[in-house]
Amino acid sequence: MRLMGHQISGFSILYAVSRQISLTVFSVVVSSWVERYESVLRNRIKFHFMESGIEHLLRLDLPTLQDPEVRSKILSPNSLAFDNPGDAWFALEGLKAKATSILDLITQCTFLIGTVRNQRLGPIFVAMCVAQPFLTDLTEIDLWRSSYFQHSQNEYFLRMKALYGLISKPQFRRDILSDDVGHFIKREFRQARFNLGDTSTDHLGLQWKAQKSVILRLACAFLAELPMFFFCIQSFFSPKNLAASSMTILQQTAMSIQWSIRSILKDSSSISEVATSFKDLYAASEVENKLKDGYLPCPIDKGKVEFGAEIEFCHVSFTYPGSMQKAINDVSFRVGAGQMAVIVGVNGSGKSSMIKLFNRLYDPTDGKILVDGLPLQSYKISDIRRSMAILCQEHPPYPVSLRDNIAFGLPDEEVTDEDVELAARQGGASDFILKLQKGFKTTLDPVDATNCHYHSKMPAAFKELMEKKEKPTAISGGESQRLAASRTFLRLGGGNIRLLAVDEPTSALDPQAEYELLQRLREQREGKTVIFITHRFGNLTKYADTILCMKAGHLVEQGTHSELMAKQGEYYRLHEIQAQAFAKDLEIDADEFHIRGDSLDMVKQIQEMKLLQAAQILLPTDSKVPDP
Ligand SMILES: Nc1ncnc2c1ncn2[C@@H]1O[C@H](COP(=O)(O)OP(=O)(O)OP(=O)(O)O)[C@@H](O)[C@H]1O
Repeated sequence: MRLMGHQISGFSILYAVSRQISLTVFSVVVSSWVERYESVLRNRIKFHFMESGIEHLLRLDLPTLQDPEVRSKILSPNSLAFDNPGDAWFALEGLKAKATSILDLITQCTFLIGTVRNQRLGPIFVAMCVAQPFLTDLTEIDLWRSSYFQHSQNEYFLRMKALYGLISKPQFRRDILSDDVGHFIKREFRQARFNLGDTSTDHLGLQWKAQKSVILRLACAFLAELPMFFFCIQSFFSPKNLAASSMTILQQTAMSIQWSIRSILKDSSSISEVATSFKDLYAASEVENKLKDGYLPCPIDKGKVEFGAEIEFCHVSFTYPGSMQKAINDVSFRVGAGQMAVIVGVNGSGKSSMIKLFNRLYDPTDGKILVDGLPLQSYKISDIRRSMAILCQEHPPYPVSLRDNIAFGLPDEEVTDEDVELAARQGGASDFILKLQKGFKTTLDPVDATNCHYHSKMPAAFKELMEKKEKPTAISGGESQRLAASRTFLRLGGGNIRLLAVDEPTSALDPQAEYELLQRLREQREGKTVIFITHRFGNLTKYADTILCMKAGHLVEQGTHSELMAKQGEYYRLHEIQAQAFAKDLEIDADEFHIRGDSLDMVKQIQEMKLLQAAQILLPTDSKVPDP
């Protein structure tokens, strides 16, 4: 522009072009360097805070993590999402954005004041430029900065939402199809929509915006057009003072000022919020565990474990955090070192809850637990946990390879492939794992690290790559139990286990697999204290050193099988229900055997399964169960 008033020489053009090229090269080099450096910095910050987050989260015990106040403090979705830069980076970005906006604002104001300083209405013009974003901010609700609760009680809207949920969620699809209710849902949805009429279902922000008064809208609009009015008034009173180009400059500067102020007010969170985000990052490290750690080491050195742990409950009661009801109520018993105890009782009687107290997942609300005569709480928690193996009803497979799923049983040791394969055979998982294409290297639910974007149709090359991705592998409930059992066998093989607690790990196994698993677990005893929870009365209960019979959180009976049978109490009642059921089933099957000759094979199989279960009740410990 400045060249316009002068004669243009070839040299000036070359000079201008070369200056422009140098500036472009300089800015590209600088910005690519900054971007690369920013990416490195972002990664370092993100992973640093992730690592400390992982450390702090793993430190927290179960009752602490279940405390809603603690959860709301530390489990923000941002801090746990892997692909996201994390709160730390956002906090830094927030600070950076704010500092940049403030610097921009200072520069723009300095320029504007310099330009209009000598004008008659100059100061008023600057004041109104600054006022505009404040006025807009005051009249607009900023949902990012505000707390809000939008809730609808409109029955037709709720009905539409519920019906939409019904058809959009896969878990209902089977029932909708098999009950053929699709047409009914469609009709109901249309009816609810008709009844709803034109009632707004907009997001709160839009509803608020629609209510803004015309006067306020006018004031904001007028202030936004201020440079134009200012220019007109100035040209009217002193036409010589303003050049046409000044208006464009004023217009641009005023808009930039308004933009900077608005971004300071609105863009990122306020300084105190940024400070709070940083504080939140350390929230987990400040949370105190509800379970206090002990100081005594537990004798678990490899090779030195000769006897199992002696465990004693003294008037123990336990209520889950947030629950009103006692899961365990005034329970006292002792299981001697190396003994085998069996806990029986109806559903919800407190059996699994007792096991959760053994390794201090929770502490009793009342009473004391002693291990080898000393309070459980006096031992180091990590030592106690390393000295026990607990096999429960459900262990969801970890999202790592099947090999690692088993190897996690001995986290502190170098586990060889042979160790894993042996444990898999012992846990009954070997057969199903070896049938999988990738065997022990299979990951059941592989992590999807793909980020794919395309327009309208997926390119063929993308499809090919998608096909190559590892697909999830589904395993049955029984196979999942075998996998968990294999992990426990590996743990038992490590030589540090003094107490093995087994909580109905065979609920999804077939009778043959159940028998074999329990048999192998008993073989692994070697002086360890073993506590089984079971609903099945068989060899376990018959030959247990002691049986604890639970009912509604109370220990109602304790003794050996013959003592409790002689008592004719709760244990006898439960035993008789099962024994009679088997007797009845066998009679009925025998009848069917005669009546339905056409399905002979099937009836035979049912008979054999039942016989196998019956054999577990009747046969002595060392007897071999006949192959079905
Ligand atoms: N996490 C929990 N929070 C609150 N209450 C719980 C929790 N887990 C279990 N309970 C309650 O504690 C009581 C005892 O449950 P527990 O799981 O110990 O029974 P159980 O005898 O092992 O039952 P099952 O034979 O069905 O496994 C039940 O009333 C149950 O509802």
